[in-house]
Amino acid sequence: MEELKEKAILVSVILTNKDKQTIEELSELAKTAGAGVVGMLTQKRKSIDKTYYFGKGKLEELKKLIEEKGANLVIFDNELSGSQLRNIEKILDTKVIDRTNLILDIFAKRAKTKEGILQVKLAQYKYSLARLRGLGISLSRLGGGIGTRGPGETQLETDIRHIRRSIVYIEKQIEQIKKHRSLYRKRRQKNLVPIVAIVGYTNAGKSTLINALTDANTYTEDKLFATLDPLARKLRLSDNKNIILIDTVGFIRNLPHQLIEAFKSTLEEIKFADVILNAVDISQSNYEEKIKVTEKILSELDYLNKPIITVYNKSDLLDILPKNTENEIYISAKNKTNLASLIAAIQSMLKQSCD
Ligand SMILES: Nc1nc2c(ncn2[C@@H]2O[C@H](COP(=O)(O)OP(=O)(O)OP(=O)(O)O)[C@@H](O)[C@H]2O)c(=O)[nH]1
Repeated sequence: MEELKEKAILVSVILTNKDKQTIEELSELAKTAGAGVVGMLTQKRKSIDKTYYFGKGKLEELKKLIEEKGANLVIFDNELSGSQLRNIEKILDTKVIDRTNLILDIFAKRAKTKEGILQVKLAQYKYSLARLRGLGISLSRLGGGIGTRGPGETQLETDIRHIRRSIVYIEKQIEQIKKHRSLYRKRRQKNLVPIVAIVGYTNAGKSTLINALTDANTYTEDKLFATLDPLARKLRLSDNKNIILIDTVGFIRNLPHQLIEAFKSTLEEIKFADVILNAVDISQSNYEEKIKVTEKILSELDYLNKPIITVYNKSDLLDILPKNTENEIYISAKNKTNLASLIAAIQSMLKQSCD
């Protein structure tokens, strides 16, 4: 039976100079999470309202829209504090989440390896902790419960203590996994197999490309974040030499801060790459902006000094195919077009970096 979709209304409070395109991205994210978008509401404001995030009049308008559209979920593009969430929920009488919560949810669904799952759990706990702290001491004291709570401890304090303990436990597990991973990496380096990392904005087609090149069955889907962990695949080149292709998690602008650590850790593998392929969905009008987001993240991680080939993917959707250059290749991963040119470019880059 098909899962019943949640009907979502998206809300974006546009502060001065804020990028207007983010509500479209939020809409993509909501669909990725499995929600149906039934309405959108935006408001321009100079500042954030501490209690309700935006104006109370606008909240009433939102309440009407919810009734009109039969919505049962409201997603805010902006990050809300614990008390703002609670105040808004009270007025709307509908589930309210923010962009961070939405992204965490998508990551939770998509995590595949043990480390990925743990990293997302950790980020979720940190998010909940910040939200609970934000609620402050306003919740009623529940008294001492046997075995679970200390005398006079509030439910809130119990929850916070439980979350803190879980965070420490998960961090220890992640540390163990990292040790294992560095052992694997050392073994790979010993074999001197060149590493090619595929990076790029989410949905650019990285998994499809790695499949097309290696015929591996990496999970692909027309939703954001199909890849949450680096996945390594071997590719034999025409000169019988092997390379290792590494798929990485899709980049996104304004990643919630709770996820930055998780994200960076899954990108650690790029540090050991000999060549980086920056996959770009050329069919999107804002592809140049997405290249900038990718480059910004690579530069923050100090990886921009590595040889990079920009791989313009989905060129089957273009009317005219532009000419390749040494470090710009136009392909269609889906139709397996121009893959030979891409492999030749990788070989030539590897040769240059060895010379
Ligand atoms: N038209 C067209 N669609 C493509 C091409 N390559 C990939 N796609 C589609 O784009 C969507 C995203 O592809 P993925 O390979 O999952 O993208 P990704 O970059 O790995 O995504 P994340 O894991 O979210 O970062 C899928 O629906 C693919 O079928 C292509 O060359 N042409």
